[in-house]
Amino acid sequence: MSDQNEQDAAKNRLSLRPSGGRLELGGKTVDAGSVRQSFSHGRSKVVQVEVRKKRVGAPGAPAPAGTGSAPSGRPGGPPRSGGGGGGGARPQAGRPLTQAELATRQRVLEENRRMEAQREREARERQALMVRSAAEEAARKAEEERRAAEEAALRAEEEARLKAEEEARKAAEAAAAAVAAATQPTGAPPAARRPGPVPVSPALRRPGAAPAAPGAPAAAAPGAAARLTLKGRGAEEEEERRPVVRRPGAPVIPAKKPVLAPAKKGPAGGADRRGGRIDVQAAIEGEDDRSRSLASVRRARERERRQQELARLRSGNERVVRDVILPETITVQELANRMAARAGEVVKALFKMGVMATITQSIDADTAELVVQEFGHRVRRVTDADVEIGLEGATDEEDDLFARPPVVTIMGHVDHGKTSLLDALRKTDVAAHEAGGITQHIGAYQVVSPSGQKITFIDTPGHEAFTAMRARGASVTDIVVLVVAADDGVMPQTVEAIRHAKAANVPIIVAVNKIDKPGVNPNRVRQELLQHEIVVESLGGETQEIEVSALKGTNLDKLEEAISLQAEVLDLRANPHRAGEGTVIESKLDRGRGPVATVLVQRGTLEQGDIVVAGAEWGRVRAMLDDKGRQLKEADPSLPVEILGLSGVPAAGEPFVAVEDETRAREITEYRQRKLREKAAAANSAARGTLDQMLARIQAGEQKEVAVVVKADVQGSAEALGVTLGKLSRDEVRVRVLHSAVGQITESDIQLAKASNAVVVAFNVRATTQAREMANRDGVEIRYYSIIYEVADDIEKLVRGKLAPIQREKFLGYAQILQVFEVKRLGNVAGCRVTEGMVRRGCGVRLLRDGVVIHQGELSTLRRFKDDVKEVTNGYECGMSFANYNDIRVGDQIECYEVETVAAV
Ligand SMILES: Nc1nc2c(ncn2[C@@H]2O[C@H](COP(=O)(O)OP(=O)(O)OP(=O)(O)O)[C@@H](O)[C@H]2O)c(=O)[nH]1
Repeated sequence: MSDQNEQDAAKNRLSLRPSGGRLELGGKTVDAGSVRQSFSHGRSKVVQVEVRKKRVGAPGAPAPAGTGSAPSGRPGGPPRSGGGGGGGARPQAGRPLTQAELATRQRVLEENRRMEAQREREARERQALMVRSAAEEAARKAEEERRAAEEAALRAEEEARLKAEEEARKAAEAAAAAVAAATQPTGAPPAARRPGPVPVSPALRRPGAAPAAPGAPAAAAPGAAARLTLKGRGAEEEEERRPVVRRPGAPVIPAKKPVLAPAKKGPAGGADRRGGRIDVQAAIEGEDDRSRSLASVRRARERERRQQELARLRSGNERVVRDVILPETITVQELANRMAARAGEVVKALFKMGVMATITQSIDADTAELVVQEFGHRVRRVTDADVEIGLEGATDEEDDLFARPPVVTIMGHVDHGKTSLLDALRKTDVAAHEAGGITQHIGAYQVVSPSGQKITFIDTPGHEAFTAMRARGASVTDIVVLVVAADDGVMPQTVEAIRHAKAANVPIIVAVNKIDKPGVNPNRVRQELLQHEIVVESLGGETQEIEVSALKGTNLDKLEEAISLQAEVLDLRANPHRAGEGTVIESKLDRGRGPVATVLVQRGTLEQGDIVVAGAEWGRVRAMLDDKGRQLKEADPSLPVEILGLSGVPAAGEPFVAVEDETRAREITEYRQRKLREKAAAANSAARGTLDQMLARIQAGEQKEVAVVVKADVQGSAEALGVTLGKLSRDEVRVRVLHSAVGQITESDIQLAKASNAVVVAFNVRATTQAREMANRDGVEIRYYSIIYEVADDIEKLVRGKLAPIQREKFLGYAQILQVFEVKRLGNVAGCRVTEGMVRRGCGVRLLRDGVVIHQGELSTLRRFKDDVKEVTNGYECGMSFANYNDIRVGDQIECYEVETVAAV
């Protein structure tokens, strides 16, 4: 538009100048400028002001806008274009405007009017916008203030509620009492009238809480109270009202005669509100307030909770550093639990470390440790073995120790009279019932000597197969009675017994037995013992020796005296006032009674009902029996007892201990069983090696084995069989006991034997019907025994039968190389003469040069006159070539031999 004006002005100027040459504005105007006008409704405009010398514009005129004769537009019109540059040309006075000029002028004026109108409209809109935004800003501020107030109030309320909960409960009780008293016509309860903030009783806040008496304003109509907002109340008052509001469902009790009066500000306001003083307007407004505050309260609560959570998480000080116990393996879920973290976070952490693991997957302790450190916790590594920590109990104080009977083990060579001696000592006869006439398992008994001295005897069998058990017997015993038959003297097992006793640092008492036999010489025994560093008292040594006769019962009292004396010297003491513990002497699976273990209490007192852990088994002691079959309620130190109630058959020699509860017992036995399984698996895999290795060994005939599954009546026998069979192993053939256990032969035993091509050794046990049928079907051999050396003999035969045959070399003859021919197809061929014996095709050959073997191999061809022959005898000539060997020379000698296999003896 301004361009248009300028153009018009320029046109005028150009049109005027040629006509008159008079510059009207340029000549008359002495001053010019612009003035901004402001109007009351916010509109403003800028006008051009021209001051002329000769004509003075009417005072107050908006602006001189031209001459009276010339239509210069309405006052206050837009400045002319180019006015700042010395004014524009005006049409000459007196000359009527042309039609074109008029039209232009009209158009310009129209334009100006339109623009003016638009500017005015814009200004109005701007003004309105400003007004509106100011209002909005004010509203927003108000809202923020309100929210801040609400939050502050909420916080205050929460704190107050937590702190005053106890107090409030008491106050509620008091209020209830007061309300009960205030149900008179006057009605207003003291609690409602009491000035100052009254803690809101939880009973009143809690939905469904028992309402106070009708008319009690404190409890009066929470719903109604919610709707009746006191006008002009502050944030605090509103807060007090809010808890009531947000607990819908509380019993609504209409207030009696609510007083419609404006509420007072101040602390009493809350009390007044509860008192039921409300006004109608507030009640009406309260509708909106209630619904709004419900939502806002919730929002505020949520916001606050989030902020607190964020603050807790962000602040390093409040971070909880935990001690995370890490076992050898742990599942991801369990690890997360121990760190109180989300399992997903743990999975994520593992993922970052390059470990893909699901929640249920187990990770090793090293990986888990990295995760724990990542989460900023402390690691405490534990091993499975830690479950046994503290099992052994505290060391006894000197004052707690009391004298205990000695535990004696009778040792000696086979048939020197151990059992007979024990029998004589305890006036019983076990030997008669023993299969094969030897003791098959350890028994333990306690006898009371004529002098009243208690002595516990452990009967260790004499056969060498029981060496292992004897060694164990020595470790639990205090004194060893070494039985040496006067007629037989010191025998190998006597020497072995001495070694075991010495190794266990247990004193020996020598019982020279069978002195009743005619012509025996006990002194010979004494002399023989000297060779084994046993110097008896009669020869000036320290070892007591008693000449006894188990058969006749001679000097048994002296033997007991000697034992008592030795016990005194040893000063044997134990603390009976603690949980019982000791060692399993023997165990078996009894058909009627289940697992039965003979245990020797070594410390403390074992009581019936105790929960015991024995080796890898545990159980509650259901019953306790002594060696005479009598039921006992408790067993003191050094007393051997049979215990019933174990979950399984513990291994002989395992320690047992009474523990505090089942959980502990389970924990320990689970760990021990796991260890046993691992050990067995390791032993198996070690024995097997890799499949390739095993195959290679078998193919090379390096190793063969006799696999055996042992089932025995008692643990001791099973163990003894293991030892016996182990000794039968030879370099080339090994005896491998795949499984050794107590009890009947079951199908699983047969399966095991079948899988390993093993033989089942049944010692005093029988197979179940199913197992027997299965064995017949699958061709598994079950061998039944009741005497241990029969087992040994049989297995030894089996071992011999499987021994690799011996390769024996048989000399055939010698041949002398007379000539060497080079044959294309065969390589070098030796023309020889047989000088000794014979040469046979396919036999083994050795090439001897100057009496030294330079090659050993096989003969590939044997010919006579181009014909292949089977053999060539002494004196004849023949052609011979070696397999894969060509370095033969004239003068070399060929030794021929054959390898024959003979059965091992
Ligand atoms: N004359 C005589 N014979 C005895 C005496 N003591 C044992 N015997 C006999 O010796 C044999 C072996 O006695 P056992 O008590 O079975 O010997 P053991 O040492 O227990 O034998 P194992 O259990 O096989 O180790 C039996 O025939 C007894 O009768 C004794 O004092 N005098």
